[in-house]
Amino acid sequence: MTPRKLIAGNWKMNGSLSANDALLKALLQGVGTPGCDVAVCVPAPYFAQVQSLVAGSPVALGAQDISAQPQGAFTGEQSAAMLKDFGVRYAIVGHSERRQYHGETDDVVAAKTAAALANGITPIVCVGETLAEREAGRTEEVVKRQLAAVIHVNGHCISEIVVAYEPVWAIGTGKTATPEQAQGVHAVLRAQLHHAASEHAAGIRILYGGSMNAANAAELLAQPDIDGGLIGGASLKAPDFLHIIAAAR
Ligand SMILES: O=C(CO)COP(=O)(O)O
Repeated sequence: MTPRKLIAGNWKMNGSLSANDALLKALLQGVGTPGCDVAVCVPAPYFAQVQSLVAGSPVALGAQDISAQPQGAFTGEQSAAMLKDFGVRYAIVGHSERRQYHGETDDVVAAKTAAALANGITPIVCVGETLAEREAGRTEEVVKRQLAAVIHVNGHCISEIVVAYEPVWAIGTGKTATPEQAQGVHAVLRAQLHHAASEHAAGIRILYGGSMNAANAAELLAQPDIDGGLIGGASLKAPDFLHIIAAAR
C-alpha cells in the first residue's frame, strides 16, 4: 500500500499575525482539493489564529515541538493536551535544530514521540546526518540510530508515526540532496521499519526535508520511498508551497 503523500510546512520561528493571515489566505485560495495531505507547523503563539483560519479546510495544523511531560513545572514547554486544545494534528519531533541548539537526545526525542502518540497527535520524527557524518561515511549508522530510538517506544504502534529524513547539510542551505541520495537513505529507513514492523512499513510515510522547493519537488517526490516533504523556507511563500503540493498529487 502506497500511503497518501504529506506536504508539511515548517515555518520555524517566522511569522506575525499579519504575515500569517496573508500567507494562509493565499494558501487556502489556491489549495482546492489537494491530492495529498497538507499541514502547516506554526509557532505556538499562533495556534489559535491558524486554527481558526484553516478550520474546515484541507490544511491541518501542526506544532514544531511537544513536551514529553504531561503538565507541571516545565517552564516554556507546551504539553500534548495544550496542543490538542487547539486542534493540532501533527507535531515535529527531534528536528535537527532542536537536537543541535537545545541538546535534544535520542531519548528525549523518543519520550516526545511517546507523548504525541499517547495523545493522538501524529509525530513527525526527524532524522538526518550532518555534513561531517556524511563525509565520514556514517549516514546510515546515524539515521538508523535515530530511527531505532523511536521504533522502540513502548506500547505504541509505530504505524502512527511519520518519519522525516532531513540531512542537516541540506537544511536552509539551498543544497538539496539529489533524488538518488535521498531515495538511498529513504530505502534504508524503509528497510529498518520493515524489520521492526513488517505489516506497517509500507504505509509509514517517510518525508524528505532540506531545501525542497518548487523547482526540485517533483523529482524528489517521484522517488519510490519519498512519501512527502517537510518544507522550511519555501513554505513561507504561498505560490512555492502550492507548487510543491501540486507536485505531490
Ligand atoms: O528544516 C527543514 C524543514 O523542517 C527544511 O528547511 P528548508 O526547506 O528551509 O531547507
